[in-house]
Amino acid sequence: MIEVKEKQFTAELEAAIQSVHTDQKNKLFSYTEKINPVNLYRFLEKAADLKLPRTFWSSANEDFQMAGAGHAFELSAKDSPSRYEQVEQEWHALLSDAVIYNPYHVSGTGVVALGGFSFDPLKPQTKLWENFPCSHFSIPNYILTHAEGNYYLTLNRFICTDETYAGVLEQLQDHRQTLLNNAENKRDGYVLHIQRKTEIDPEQWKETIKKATDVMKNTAVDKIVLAREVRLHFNQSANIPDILKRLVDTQPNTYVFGYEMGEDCFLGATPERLVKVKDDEVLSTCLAGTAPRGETMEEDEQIADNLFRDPKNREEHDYVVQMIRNTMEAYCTDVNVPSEPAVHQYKTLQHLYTPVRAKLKKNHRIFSIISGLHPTPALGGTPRQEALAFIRENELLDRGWYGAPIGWMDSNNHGEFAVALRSALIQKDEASLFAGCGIVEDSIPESEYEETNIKLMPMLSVLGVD
Ligand SMILES: C=C(O[C@@H]1C=C(C(=O)O)C=C[C@H]1O)C(=O)O
Ligand SMILES: [Mg+2]
Repeated sequence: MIEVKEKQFTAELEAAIQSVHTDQKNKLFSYTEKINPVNLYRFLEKAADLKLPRTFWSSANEDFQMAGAGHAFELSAKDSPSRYEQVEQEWHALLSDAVIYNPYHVSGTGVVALGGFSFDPLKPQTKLWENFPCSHFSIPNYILTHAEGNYYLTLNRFICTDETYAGVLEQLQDHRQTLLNNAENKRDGYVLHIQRKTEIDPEQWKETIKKATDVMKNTAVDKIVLAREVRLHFNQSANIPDILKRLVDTQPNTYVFGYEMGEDCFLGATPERLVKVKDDEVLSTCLAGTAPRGETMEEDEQIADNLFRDPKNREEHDYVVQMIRNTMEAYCTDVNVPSEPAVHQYKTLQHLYTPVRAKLKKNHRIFSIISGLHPTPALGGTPRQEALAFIRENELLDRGWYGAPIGWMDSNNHGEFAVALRSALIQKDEASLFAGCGIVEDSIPESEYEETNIKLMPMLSVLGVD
């Protein structure tokens, strides 16, 4: 830190400590500075050296990334029916006492909470997801934000009444120096490859699809999303920053996320935005309906055209559009939804895509919209309760955080959440991958199985399969 900045920092910290002592109340201290460029993945490597849990977010279509280290404060609702409200209340309580120095007005700097939810808190949790509660948010101790070509470092420290200025300062300065060091960590001979790949009961999964289509033929249920799991064993422990970097480098137009809890890390590259809020502007996305990419440009266009016209895929998509439109109308005005989807292309597949724009009504925030939207028929089904009941009873899987909202929000009420798809739960030298499909009455089990294979490809390719 150059000297003027250093003085500013120590003065702000001293004032914060003073305020904690005077009020006899623990408070969050947050300090943001602009810094020279730092490699985000090296920052994450250094965080591991310091034994700080890591968080990561990279936006699909903006020059915006955040890497987090440590949990300065954790928001975690225990009680599932009111988990959104609980997290939001804890968040506002934390902010109301926080001592914040941030002259930049850049989204994703300052007090930022990154985190997510489980897909279905009513489904019993298995050992697989034991480190991930039904909701968890972290205000990282250190956030490296890369926004529009600039780099910022935010230090967040929850200061307790018994702490001294000298003690806090020393720790912050030590960590800062290590995290920003920017030298490459030596990883001699690190080449990850998959030694064993186990698909969890694909035949049974196809049976479940058959059962779902039978239910749809005989009841008012129109769509049920069913997912399956693939378990991998590697030759060695997977390196998290390396996987995140490969996802960012190879999966354009996706949100790349990483969230570490204990020894586990849930990460992925998802094409699906759930909701973005910036001031009163709200964006959501309807994404459902899938086809592979073509080998040539002509073939690619032909496949896109067929996807656009295919009644089965259009049906899958339309349930999502109807539901998102209705939900947005409850929380927003000026809801704008194009009358037809577009086809969006990704590395290994194409999706039907309908963007939704709206204006947020007063007194609503991002969490109210999330609670209304999740799960959309892109991950649950239609009608929601019947589809969820079917999934709960028949799916051979604890989805954990797969298929659920994951994202961030800051103290200016800006934030963005994606749906955690195309993801993996990495557990040292093992991983579970997840992929699902929207099942409608006309679904053919074998074709849906093929569809999950193309959804699994991006993650498999960065984990060591060509
Ligand atoms: C369930 C997943 O994706 C969802 C299902 C889709 C489909 O069936 O066409 C497409 C996008 C998502 O709505 C997944 O990727 O695991
Ligand atoms: Mg589909």
